[in-house]
Amino acid sequence: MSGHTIFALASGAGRSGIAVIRISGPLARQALSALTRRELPPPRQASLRLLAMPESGEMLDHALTLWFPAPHSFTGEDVVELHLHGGRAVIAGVIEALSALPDLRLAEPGEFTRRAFLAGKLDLTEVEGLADLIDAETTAQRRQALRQMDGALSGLYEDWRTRLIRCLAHTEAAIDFADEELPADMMLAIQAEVQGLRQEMQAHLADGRRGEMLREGFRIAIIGPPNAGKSSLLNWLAQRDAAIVSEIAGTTRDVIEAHLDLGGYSVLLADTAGLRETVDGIEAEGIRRARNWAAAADLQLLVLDATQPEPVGTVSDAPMIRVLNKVDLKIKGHTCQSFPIDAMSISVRTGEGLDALLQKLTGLVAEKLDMAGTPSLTRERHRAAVTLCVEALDRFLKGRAADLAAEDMRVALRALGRITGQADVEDLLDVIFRDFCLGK
Ligand SMILES: Nc1nc2c(ncn2[C@@H]2O[C@H](COP(=O)(O)OP(=O)(O)OP(=O)(O)O)[C@@H](O)[C@H]2O)c(=O)[nH]1
Ligand SMILES: [K+]
Ligand SMILES: [Mg+2]
Repeated sequence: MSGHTIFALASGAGRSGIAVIRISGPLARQALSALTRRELPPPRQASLRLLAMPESGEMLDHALTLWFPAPHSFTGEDVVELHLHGGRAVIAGVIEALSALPDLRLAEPGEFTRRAFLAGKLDLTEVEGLADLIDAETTAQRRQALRQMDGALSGLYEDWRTRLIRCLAHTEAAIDFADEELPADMMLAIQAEVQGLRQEMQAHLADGRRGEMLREGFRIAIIGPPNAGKSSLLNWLAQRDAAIVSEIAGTTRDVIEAHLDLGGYSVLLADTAGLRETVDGIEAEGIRRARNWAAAADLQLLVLDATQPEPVGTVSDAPMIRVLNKVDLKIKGHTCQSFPIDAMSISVRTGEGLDALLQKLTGLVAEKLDMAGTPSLTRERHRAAVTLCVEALDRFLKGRAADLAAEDMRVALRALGRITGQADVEDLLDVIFRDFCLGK
């Protein structure tokens, strides 16, 4: 299929207990024989073999070898896995031995997965799920990636595609056999089916970017007046000294980002410059950056100083949690009218209220990113394609002439097909012939 036999280190770089080298392609079996100077091990059974340089016989390692004959392998081709002792010289020696074999070459990035896709082992959303799984840093990211890799999104899009193909087949029939008798209520039935599909797609799109936020990280902006303790709070949440804290108002200028794992969800937290009127050009630039970051955030964490009532204008419509910091300094019984009543009282200095705040943040993120129910789209690419599809269905539903309507449907199908990476002509023909026995 792809001609060349490729190989690469499949495990991480550097020394490790075990390293795995994967070989895929028509010459994989010869490569294994050349390195072991023995017959092939039984398929899919771990077999201990001495590996040596094919030319010189120089010993390389005692390795566990695995042999996956096509098509029952990750790529669909003949695949060999060599589980080596993960020393640098061992890995280098085996790579050198493989490079010396004729018609074998190092794989390009992603080439094994690309071959798996071309062999139909994975569709595009499953490929993306696999990439996300490798990148997953939190429990929720891992769950979502596994779900997508196992075909949850493919299943959803494939179901829509099958239903659309059926609608298109019926619409095509209306064109092809315009002079023959078609069931009178057929177009009405198609319209109803398309209407239903459109609603499902709309619901899929209106998920509050759940899947994307989960994958990319939920963005929380810490904002507030100067010296309220924003940087102190970031450092506490990030559990490290990420931002400079000082008693001088206007300390923070650049946006300082920190990654958090809140209840298994990935969060990107940002500390920002205190918001105030200023003539200092650098501070003003910091405030501009603070507003920009906060405007794109999924949640704003407004920090106010309990001893210094200072109202701050809103930055965006994103939900907001308000906290009153430095309650350790507040005079007992003294309340201030200008403070929001729903604010949580905290003191980064004494630790008061911080656990409650953390719980509240975790709960809010979990609520926004909850994965129950139908699978969420996880990429802008999916969102753009489903949107295109819905727009085409909207045109279809305007009740245009049958040939225009069929074209709308084809545009909708192509948009969906692009998500999973499928061509749709063959199965379209199949359905036309299966669903219609009009005697032709
Ligand atoms: N008493 C008391 N002091 C605090 C508390 N939190 C922070 N501080 C102090 O308040 C001062 C300002 O803290 P920062 O964290 O730098 O405040 P900021 O909001 O980041 O300030 P800018 O970056 O300048 O806008 C520092 O001296 C902190 O030590 C608190 O809970 N209680
Ligand atoms: K400060
Ligand atoms: Mg600061």
